[in-house]
Amino acid sequence: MTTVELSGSVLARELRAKLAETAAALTTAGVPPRLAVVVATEDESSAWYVRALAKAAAKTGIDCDVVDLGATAEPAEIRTKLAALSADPAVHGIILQTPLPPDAKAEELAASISPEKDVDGASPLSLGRISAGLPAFAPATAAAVLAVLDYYEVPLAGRHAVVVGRSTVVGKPAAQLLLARNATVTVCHSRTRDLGEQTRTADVLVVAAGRSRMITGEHVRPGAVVVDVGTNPGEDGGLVGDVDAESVRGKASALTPVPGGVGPVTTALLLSHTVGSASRGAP
Ligand SMILES: Nc1nc(=O)c2c([nH]1)NC[C@@H]1CN(c3ccc(C(=O)N[C@@H](CCC(=O)O)C(=O)O)cc3)C=[N+]21
Repeated sequence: MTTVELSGSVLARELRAKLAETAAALTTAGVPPRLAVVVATEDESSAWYVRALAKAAAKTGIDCDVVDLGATAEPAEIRTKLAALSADPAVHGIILQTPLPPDAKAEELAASISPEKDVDGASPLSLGRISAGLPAFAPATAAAVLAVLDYYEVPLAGRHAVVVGRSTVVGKPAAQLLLARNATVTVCHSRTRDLGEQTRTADVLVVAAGRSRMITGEHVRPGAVVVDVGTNPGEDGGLVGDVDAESVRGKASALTPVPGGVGPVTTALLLSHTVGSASRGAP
């Protein structure tokens, strides 16, 4: 079977072009869209994402403030900053980068992000609204998974979607979004007994476990659509997915590449949410 590559870069480019127009119109109307990125980590993957966001924002005509509190920031300091940004009328989107210092809990701190500015769907309110099928910004990475599947017209209703990974930023919200689209959803994680037995039943396999090349051809049912959310640092400084593309190629009907898959769409959607917040004030 030939495996089609589901490029995210193509979709991201389209999204950014549309965004640039809306951002320009908002700026003309006196509401320049502004994103605030709060950082309290020296994590390399986070640093890369922050640079990518700042660069894409600049190209799209969105203001981007990086607020670096340092890797030793106290939870109280982070909370105060999030509250101040929430109260600032010039700021339309707020993202709190993960990971965080050991004594800070992202899910707890995100409660200090005003829901209408919660463009990465991190607050318990946003996550609850998504679970309830109410409008809210979904975490950008989870939203990107659905955006790629929709762009390539992968049917979801009645299909079996298996999500590997249960993080608050990706696995759990992705499962909720798939469920809202009438997929039958199974969520697997580190304590799942026989992972292959589960993943081989997937029509759509979404992998967001954060472990390099953990999914191989053996885990994949012939013809399945595989979405690789992993962006792990490789030995040679490159980027490695959670899926072993070489061994899955020829077996899956379609696969998102890393790099150039879900990642660029994540960045574009985060900016899209920010522009949405600037134009409506709420999701
Ligand atoms: N609150 C929060 N939300 C996040 O969404 C979040 C976060 N914290 N912390 C850090 C990770 C990392 N992350 C990436 C997003 C896009 C690419 C991406 O676009 N990567 C490029 C390639 C990069 C390269 O070539 O080095 C690609 O996949 O094509 C990577 C990593 C979001 N994260």
